[in-house]
Amino acid sequence: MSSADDIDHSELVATKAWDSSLFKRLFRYVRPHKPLFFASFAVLLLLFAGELLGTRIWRGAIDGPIKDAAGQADKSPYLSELYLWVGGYLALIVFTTVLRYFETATLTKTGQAIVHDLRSAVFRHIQRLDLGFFDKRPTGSLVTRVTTDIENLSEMFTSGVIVLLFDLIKVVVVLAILFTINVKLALITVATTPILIAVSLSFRGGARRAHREVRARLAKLNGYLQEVLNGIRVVQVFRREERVGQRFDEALREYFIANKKTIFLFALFFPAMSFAVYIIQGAALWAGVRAIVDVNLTYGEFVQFWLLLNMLVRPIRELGERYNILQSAFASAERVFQVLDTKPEVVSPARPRAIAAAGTSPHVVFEDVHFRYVKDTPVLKGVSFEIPPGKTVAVVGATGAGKSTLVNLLLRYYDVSSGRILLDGEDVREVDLESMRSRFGLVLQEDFLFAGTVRDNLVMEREGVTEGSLETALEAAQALDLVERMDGGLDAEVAERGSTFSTGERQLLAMARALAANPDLVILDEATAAVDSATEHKIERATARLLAGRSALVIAHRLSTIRDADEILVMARGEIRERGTHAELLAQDGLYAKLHALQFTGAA
Ligand SMILES: Nc1ncnc2c1ncn2[C@@H]1O[C@H](COP(=O)(O)OP(=O)(O)OP(=O)(O)O)[C@@H](O)[C@H]1O
Repeated sequence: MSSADDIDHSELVATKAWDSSLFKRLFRYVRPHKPLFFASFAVLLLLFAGELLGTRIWRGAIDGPIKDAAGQADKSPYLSELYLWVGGYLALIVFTTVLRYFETATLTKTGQAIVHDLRSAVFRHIQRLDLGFFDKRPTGSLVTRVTTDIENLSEMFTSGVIVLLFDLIKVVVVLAILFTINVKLALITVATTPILIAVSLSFRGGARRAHREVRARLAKLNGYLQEVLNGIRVVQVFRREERVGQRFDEALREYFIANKKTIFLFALFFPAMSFAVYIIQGAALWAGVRAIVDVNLTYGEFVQFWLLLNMLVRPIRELGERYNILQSAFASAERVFQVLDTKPEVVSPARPRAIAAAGTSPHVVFEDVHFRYVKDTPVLKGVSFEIPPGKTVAVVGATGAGKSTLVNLLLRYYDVSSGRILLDGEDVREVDLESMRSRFGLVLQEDFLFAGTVRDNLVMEREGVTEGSLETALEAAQALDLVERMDGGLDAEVAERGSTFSTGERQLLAMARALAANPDLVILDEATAAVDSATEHKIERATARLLAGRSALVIAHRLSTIRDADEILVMARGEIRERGTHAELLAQDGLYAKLHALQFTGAA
């Protein structure tokens, strides 16, 4: 987020006015809620019928009594007729008021039910996408897709499609009735409505552009906010608050300016709209009064005409707005489907090859592995090594050498660009992803703890993790006293991202989490953070228990782990430069000896 104009242009998807393939696809989400969808339609239909009936009652209530009273000395017959009309009108009002409740309730419910399904589908899909996808997408933009974009779609179903369709029906029916009342009056009215249609539709284009810009600026604002909140420690320690605040203000200002454009448009639009409506009403008044004087129209007919006219004007007035809702919903639908259409590249094969059942330490082989995250930037350049069953291979090397990448590939977060990784002789791309990963125990430097209880974080809903295995794991990971010290023990609440634990504690808990499922292969990225010597000893003992008898790939930073490893790989710039045991490598007096001297002589 640096320059003022670096908005994500994938946010600015332009769409057609009406995209039937998109609509068909959206309609698939309506299908399970069809009864609700049609109920909304039925309610709207009833309301419309009620409104029409209302105008007819007004006409009858005026013309009937006037006719009855004409030339009569006794006024009582016209009075009783008036009571009848007004009574009927009151009943109608009660009926439509109740319907109005159902109108909002069913329409909103329909929209929300559809949105619920769609949101759940999108979230499930995003979770299954591979890391390559997330590398390319800012989290903020994904959050916007799951929240705002899908909310827009809900509006499409509630105030968009159903209402628009209904408005069309309304216009046709009302126009037809207007012609039955008085053709001349109806013709004059119809002649003046194009002004209103023109104003309504001209607003459409400007509003759409302004609206799209508001959304893009909002996505940028969200992205920046998310980034800052995630990196709040860095912000604070580097005293970046002022600068970050300024950048946020900049993004906020852009958002404000974009919003101002829409405000300006609306400010202009509404008076223009009223002007067009007054013209129509004025024309109707002029022609109507003349028709009454010419005895071509009764007072009651004129009032009914007037009421119907307002019923006609409303949908036309809202035409532009409805059109915009549809447009913005289509744009949102496109963005949402973009995500849904992204297929995960790292998937299980259709016919996975069988691997040994859980309970045996696997044999891992990296065979001339090449890898790049982005085109033309090789990160691994022909890496070959093996982890025999039950053995520990430690990887050391300068930062950026490609150590974590080895882990990413073994876990199949990404697939190799060329070469192979074999698990018990089978290419990892040929075996079932889930059953393979379920045999792995992973401990990361800054392992992720979710909000919830300590127990939830350790069990992670894995089958086979029992109270008993949890206790053993905690003990082996030297984390038992840590948990016992906590208020509530295993049921203590973990703050979001486990931010209340120290790095050492988090690593011990992560080890317990890995141990609890008794993994066959351990992948350990040792924490580099300096810890006090008591914790250091705990971590050493926990590491020893974690690795004992298991195949293991360790990105090693601790001398104890490195010394005990069966083989050490020294990596530099994506290649293995040296390999051997601790003693062998020291004797070589090469890169490892230098690294060792630099890192450990003081500590050893
Ligand atoms: N998701 C990614 N997209 C693009 N490049 C990446 C990605 N992850 C890592 N890299 C690049 O790949 C190279 C190797 O990174 P890797 O994380 O494997 O190094 P490392 O040896 O584990 O370093 P460290 O000890 O600092 O963790 C680095 O140059 C890094 O910039």
